[in-house]
Amino acid sequence: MTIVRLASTVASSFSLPIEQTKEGRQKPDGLVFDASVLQHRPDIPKQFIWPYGERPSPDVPELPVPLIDIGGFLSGDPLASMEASRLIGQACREVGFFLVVNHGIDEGLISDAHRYMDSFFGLPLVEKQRAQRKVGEHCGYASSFTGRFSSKLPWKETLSFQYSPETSSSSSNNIVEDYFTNTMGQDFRHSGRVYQDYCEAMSRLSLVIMELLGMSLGLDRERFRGFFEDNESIMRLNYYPPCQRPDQTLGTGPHCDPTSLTILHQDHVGGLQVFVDNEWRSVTPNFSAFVVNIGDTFMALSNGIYKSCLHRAVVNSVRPRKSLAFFLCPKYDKVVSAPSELVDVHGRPRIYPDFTWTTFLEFTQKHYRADMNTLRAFTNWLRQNKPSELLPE
Ligand SMILES: C=C1C[C@]23C[C@H]1CC[C@H]2[C@]1(C)CCC[C@@](C)(C(=O)O)[C@H]1[C@@H]3C(=O)O
Ligand SMILES: O=C(O)CCC(=O)C(=O)O
Ligand SMILES: [Fe+2]
Repeated sequence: MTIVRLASTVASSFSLPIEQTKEGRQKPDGLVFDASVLQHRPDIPKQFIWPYGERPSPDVPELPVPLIDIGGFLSGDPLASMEASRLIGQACREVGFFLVVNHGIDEGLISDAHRYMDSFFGLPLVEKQRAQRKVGEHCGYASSFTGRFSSKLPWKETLSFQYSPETSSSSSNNIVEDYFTNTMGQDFRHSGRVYQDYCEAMSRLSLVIMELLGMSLGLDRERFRGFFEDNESIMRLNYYPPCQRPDQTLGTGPHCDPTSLTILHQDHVGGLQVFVDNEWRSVTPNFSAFVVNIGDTFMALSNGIYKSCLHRAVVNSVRPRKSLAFFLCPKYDKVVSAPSELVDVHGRPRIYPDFTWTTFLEFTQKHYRADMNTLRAFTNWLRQNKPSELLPE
């Protein structure tokens, strides 16, 4: 990615101190990185170089991620359902990550979703910028997050958009298809349809997983499913261009997802790493499996019984890598509060204050770069900035 100044940015912008917002975040200065050009340079811009202690190690051992076959549960087999619920509970207590197979999602749809990523991210930068993410918003196209952070920039481009299931049986919504045609034009109607179908499949799968998670915590299978039935989720396409210094940068920095549940599909290239037992472990690609992990919001919903898990993505110098991440999120104004059955059992008090996803998402987009402490930082921020939202502890 070379540094291409937009016409509106004066040449001196580099020499000026990067203006910071009161939260210490870089104000957008019009800098844009273009992946299609930088790869011909021998080095990478300093903003992408991560501190020595945070750089990827050359070869990390593979993580034997628990593999959950949900075929029996989907066909209503009671014994298979109990086994799937037990295995998911064990995985969430031990790692916070698991693989789901026999999920029933058409492999052709998954392949189309990958293929249309190649089409979109292969466009000239100026075309992709028609979907440019606006400051403070989480949807749109972002190239290396230059407008958000001033250092430790992730080596990736992303396209993120909203998804919510149709509101009633009479009306089917085309929220994703409309996003693509409104943002990129009629030529993108078919790819918008593919991502609309993909998000609908992801939403259905996430509700199935929510049933299993509820059962694994001794709750009725409808408890969490009902909470997320009218989800307002985020679909994110991650595109990691090849990097000539893959040892100096990261595709996505270490973090726990602030969302509730992530259903990720990575391509054949590999690069997802999970921090388990104090070391980074790689998650080997498996095209017929989805990688599922608990996020911070579900950690709060489970009253900390299940933990959101630290993970990151590394890049390579040979080929691009792609991943599709569906982030399940509750309807914005719903209050996230652990069910009473999970409070004060085994001496476990209510750990987190009640909050809404609207407020937590705003925190990650405007005030804090999500990392491994996002939920704790958010709780502190709530106390200082939104005391009225805090119910008495
Ligand atoms: C709510 C979200 C914020 C991020 C996208 C979703 C869930 C994961 C978050 C993120 C990927 C965690 C690492 C840092 C981040 C800035 C990124 O690298 O993209 C995060 C996303 C974001 O804030 O855009
Ligand atoms: O690309 C990957 O494998 C991980 C991406 C990720 O963790 C995220 O987008 O939250
Ligand atoms: Fe993540």
